[in-house]
Formats: sequence, structure tokens, C-alpha cells
Amino acid sequence: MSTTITPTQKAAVLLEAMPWLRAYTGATIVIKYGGNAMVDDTLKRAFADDVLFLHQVGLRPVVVHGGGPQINDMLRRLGIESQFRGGLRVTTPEVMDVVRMVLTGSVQRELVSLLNVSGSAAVGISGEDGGLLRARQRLATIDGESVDVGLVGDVVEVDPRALNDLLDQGRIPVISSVAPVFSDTTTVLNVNADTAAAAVAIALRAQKLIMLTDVEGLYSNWPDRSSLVSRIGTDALEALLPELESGMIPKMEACLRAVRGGVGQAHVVDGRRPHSMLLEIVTDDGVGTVIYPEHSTSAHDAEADVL
Ligand SMILES: Nc1ncnc2c1ncn2[C@@H]1O[C@H](COP(=O)(O)OP(=O)(O)O)[C@@H](O)[C@H]1O
Ligand SMILES: CC(=O)N[C@@H](CCC(=O)OP(=O)(O)O)C(=O)O
Repeated sequence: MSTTITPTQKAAVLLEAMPWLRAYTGATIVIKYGGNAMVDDTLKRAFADDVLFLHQVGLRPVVVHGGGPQINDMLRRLGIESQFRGGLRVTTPEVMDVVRMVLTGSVQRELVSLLNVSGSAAVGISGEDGGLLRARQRLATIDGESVDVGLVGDVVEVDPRALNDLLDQGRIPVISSVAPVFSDTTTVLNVNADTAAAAVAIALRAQKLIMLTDVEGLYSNWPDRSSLVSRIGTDALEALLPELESGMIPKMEACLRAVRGGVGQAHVVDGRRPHSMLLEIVTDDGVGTVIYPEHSTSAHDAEADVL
């Protein structure tokens, strides 16, 4: 059964967006686009349309992309074994070559082309370019224990100058999460894209960090899907961290770090639902999970002006 939207309803939708757009004009929004949310061409097109819409109405979107499933496919095709521990890929030098090739050589290129179908605003950049990211090797956390996962990095420094230059020129940066080691730029590390997105959002003093993934949001009692958390403060999230599993560990660690680092709010939304990101930003009905600062009212939190 098809539903017809009347002209009055269309006008109501536009008017509902107005205060949100006013609040966020000129705001920097970092969007983490997970590999699991880019498996379908229609969804990818809808994602590109949302980013272009936000850009058109005066926001400064920055995309940090993932590509876990795409890396898995390539490793399988090459007959290379790979596993995850604590939500992070165990990265040997051989796996690292594939990660870098797939993220910067394939996924980033595809997103830039999609965003530039009707323009030329999108520019691809990797953590290796212009000194954007510097990393150091990190360990995974499993049941409170630290575990070696090879060439996996945590971001220790972000130089946002290249990004600010691009944003000031009206560009949309599309960032791949590989980063050179702080003390040796010839060694490159595999950075979880959630981790990279949080570091970039902090460095840009972004108003929002939005994580598009393949679940509705954070569930407090996973895999019980009746326990969706719509809003959670940073302290409550920190208390929940030891209970989390797999990809939600780096995702929630990243959201926590971002919001404690001054980002207004972090959102986890379902990237399998077309336009979920746009709905989260420009309508009254939020979807997914919002992580907010518990002890401070952030100066960047434009939302306070709307509510
Ligand atoms: N508490 C939880 N709430 C929601 N998802 C969870 C939870 N714990 C583990 N997960 C898993 O985390 C996955 C999302 O992380 P990940 O696969 O890394 O996504 P992405 O590729 O989008 O970064 C979900 O598909 C789900 O299987
Ligand atoms: C260290 C680590 O796990 N890196 C990730 C980088 C890509 C990523 O994060 O992609 P998603 O956002 O699609 O999961 C990986 O190798 O899969």
C-alpha cells in the first residue's frame, strides 16, 4: 500500500527542519560511515544524498569511512586468514597491506565518486596525508586483559590543518583510517575507523559525531533487542563498557572519548535505514542512541538552543 504525502505534510516536514538547520548552520559534523552500512547501492546513494544535503544547507560534514567487510572480502579472495579480538582486527604486515589498499584505494575512492556525481566537493584524504593522523600501537581489551593485535593503532595526534583548509574551501573531506607511527612515518598502522572518527571530531571541535552502523543503536543487554538505549550520559556509558562485545567496544570507547573531549554529542544510528542520519539531525524524532556529556554543558552543543 503506498502512502501519499499531501502538500501540507511536505511543508510541515520542511518547517520542522528549520530550527535544527538554523542551530547547525556552520557546524562541523563528523560522520563515521561503517563498512556494514555500505553494502547496498541504494543505501550508499541515500547516504551520499544526505551528506550533500547537509553540505548544501551550510553544515561542514566530514566523512570518516570504515570498510571492515570489504577488507574481509579481499583477504578471503587472497586466501589470507584474519580474525578480530576485542573488536579489533589482528593485523600482520601482510594484512596491513590489504587494509591500506582496500581503505584508501577502493572504499575511499568509491565514496568520493558517489559524492561527486553531481559536483566536485568531496576530496579523499588518508591519515597518512598532510600529517593528518599520527598513531601508536595499541592493545585490544578482552575481559579486562590487554591483548596484542599486531599493527593496530590508536591516534595520538591529529593535525587538522589540511581538513580545515578543505572545509574552508567548501570541500567535503573523506578520510581513511590508516595512520603512520608517531616516531616512524614509514610504518603504517590500522586504526579502527570509529577510533579515527572520534580523534578527528575532537581535533575539529565538532558539534556532533554520528556513527552509522548495522544495528539500531546501543543495546544495554545485547543481544536482547528490546533493550535499545535512546540516551546515555558519559558516566553511565563508562560503567557499561566492560559489558560490551565485539564492534561495540571500540565504537562506545570512541563515543565516550569524543564527548569527554568536547564534542557536543555522539550518535549511533542505523545505517541500514535510508536517511537515518538526516532524520537524526533535522527532525524532532531522534533515532538510535545519543551519548551526551554528563558533567558539562558543552559550548559546542547547539542543540540546547533548539530544545
Ligand atoms: N551492546 C550492543 N549493542 C548493539 N550492537 C552490539 C552490542 N554488542 C555488540 N554489538 C555488535 O556490534 C556491531 C556493530 O559494530 P561493527 O560491526 O564494528 O560495526 P561497523 O562496521 O558499523 O563499525 C553490531 O552489528 C552488533 O553485532
Ligand atoms: C583495527 C581495525 O579493526 N581496523 C578496521 C578498520 C576498518 C573499520 O574500522 O571498518 P568498519 O568501520 O567497517 O568496522 C579493520 O581492519 O576492519
